[in-house]
Amino acid sequence: MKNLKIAIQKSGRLNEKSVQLLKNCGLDFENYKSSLITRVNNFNLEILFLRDDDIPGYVAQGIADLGIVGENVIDETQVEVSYLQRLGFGKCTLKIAVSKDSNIEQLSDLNGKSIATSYPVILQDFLTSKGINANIQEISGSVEIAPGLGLSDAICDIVSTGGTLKSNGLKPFIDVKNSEAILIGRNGIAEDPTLCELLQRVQSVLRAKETKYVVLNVEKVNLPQITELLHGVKSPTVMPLAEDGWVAVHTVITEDDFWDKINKLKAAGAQGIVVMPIEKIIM
Ligand SMILES: Nc1ncnc2c1ncn2[C@@H]1O[C@H](COP(=O)(O)OP(=O)(O)OP(=O)(O)O)[C@@H](O)[C@H]1O
Ligand SMILES: O=P(O)(O)OC[C@H]1O[C@H](OP(=O)(O)OP(=O)(O)O)[C@H](O)[C@@H]1O
Ligand SMILES: [Mg+2]
Repeated sequence: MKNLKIAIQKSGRLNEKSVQLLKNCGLDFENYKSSLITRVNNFNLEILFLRDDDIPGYVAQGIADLGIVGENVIDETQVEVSYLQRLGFGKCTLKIAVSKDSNIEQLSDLNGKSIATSYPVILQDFLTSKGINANIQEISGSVEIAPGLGLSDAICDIVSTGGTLKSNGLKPFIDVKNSEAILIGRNGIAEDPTLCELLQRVQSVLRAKETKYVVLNVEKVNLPQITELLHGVKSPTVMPLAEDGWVAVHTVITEDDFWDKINKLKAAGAQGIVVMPIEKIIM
């Protein structure tokens, strides 16, 4: 069978998590050192290590079958690719930001102003949709420096913690687009059996990340309340403890209602609660 090719970022914000995701899927390969292409030893897959900006284009042209890249880069490149799976990492927001003492206070104040960005396509779409006529200054990086140097009145760049904005005397003004890493595929890849196998592995890893394995002890008399609280789960496993009248309950809960559930379980008499990470969940 022919190997599929997946393009991931060579180095940068998405590299480590992309590599980790593929490794968690049970794939055995060497991370990027100097060779820009590597074979996975135990799966029909080759990994290409690329600049992230080039990944959507490689996939759209079918040179790579798959890619892992930020949604912001996909939108900016404006090529046709299929979204196969949102990956939950590389989360950030493309924002317009202004100097902390700027008098730009509402969207219409951007009319006639200049905005520095590495995302001219996304920014122009946004401004057009809001009926704003601003002058876009395209620069390739260190965008946050522009207003301080007098190059622009505002910037549009990626924000995560907001630390870079703050240390450059800027404040967020408006959100343009949320983004996260996405597994993308070329046209016609969706039915490929190797992709289906890989996607199943990826989804089992993502599902497991969202959930915790919980074991707790409870007196048998309190068991109905505990199982009621765990109603989202198909059927918790209940096992007798050596001590008479006590049982251990094993179950899986999502990260989202983790703390909420834990406190209610404690209030219902649960003791010795142990919470463990899960590696994979196969449905
Ligand atoms: N501060 C951040 N927090 C979270 N995700 C981010 C952050 N900055 C960028 N990202 C996401 O990670 C992607 C890669 O960011 P990075 O800064 O490594 O890009 P780059 O410098 O263009 O890399 P390359 O050398 O591959 O072109 C971005 O396109 C975005 O989706
Ligand atoms: O809100 P924060 O958490 O401070 O993150 C935002 C910064 O992160 C990204 O740059 P990065 O550090 O990846 O460097 P780069 O400009 O070389 O891509 C982005 O371009 C911002 O500058
Ligand atoms: Mg890049």
